[in-house]
Amino acid sequence: MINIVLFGKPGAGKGTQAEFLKEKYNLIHISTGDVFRYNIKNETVLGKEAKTYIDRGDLVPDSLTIKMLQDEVEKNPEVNGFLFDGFPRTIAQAEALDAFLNSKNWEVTATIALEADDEILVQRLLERGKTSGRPDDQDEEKIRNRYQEYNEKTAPLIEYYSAQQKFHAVNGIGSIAEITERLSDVIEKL
Ligand SMILES: Nc1ncnc2c1ncn2[C@@H]1O[C@H](COP(=O)(O)OP(=O)(O)O)[C@@H](O)[C@H]1O
Repeated sequence: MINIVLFGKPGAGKGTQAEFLKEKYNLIHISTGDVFRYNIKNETVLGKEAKTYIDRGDLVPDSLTIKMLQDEVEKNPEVNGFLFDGFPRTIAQAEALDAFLNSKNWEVTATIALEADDEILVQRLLERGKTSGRPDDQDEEKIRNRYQEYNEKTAPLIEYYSAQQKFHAVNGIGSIAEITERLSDVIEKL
């Protein structure tokens, strides 16, 4: 069992890299952002509740997000491991993830961060917003709000996982293939 948390600011390339890593290491990819967007599109109860937060660029409340994540894990009982993308994003979520995985005798194997400069990322998101149809990518105010949420609520996880000797960072600037290589180097040494 290998459980990887893919970590990084909005636009850092987590989703892009997850597509390659899940194939390469036979992992189940769980993107909380994708699950929320799927629920919004299908107008589920969860989707309606999450939409108000996501459209503003705020994080969705922990209780809702943690429950959803657990449901996604439970859908996949027989697996080689998980690739968590966009979760955890708060200390409370990280603690809930540890407790939940421990209850199954599993654990987070490593957290790997894709690092990139804020200004490059804001430009990437605005570019993505032209084609993605995501309202949270189309407005610079909302994008800046997502970075503020990241700095306040998500950045403390670096310390959280470093204290457990589980935090690794790779340079997130380069070609997609180069970055997959960097991530693979970390995974293969685990
Ligand atoms: N773990 C989470 N906790 C709270 N909200 C989340 C979480 N994951 C995703 N969201 C919500 O979904 C939005 C989009 O998520 P995602 O596609 O992962 O974004 P990004 O491209 O910003 O990394 C976030 O801005 C947030 O509102």
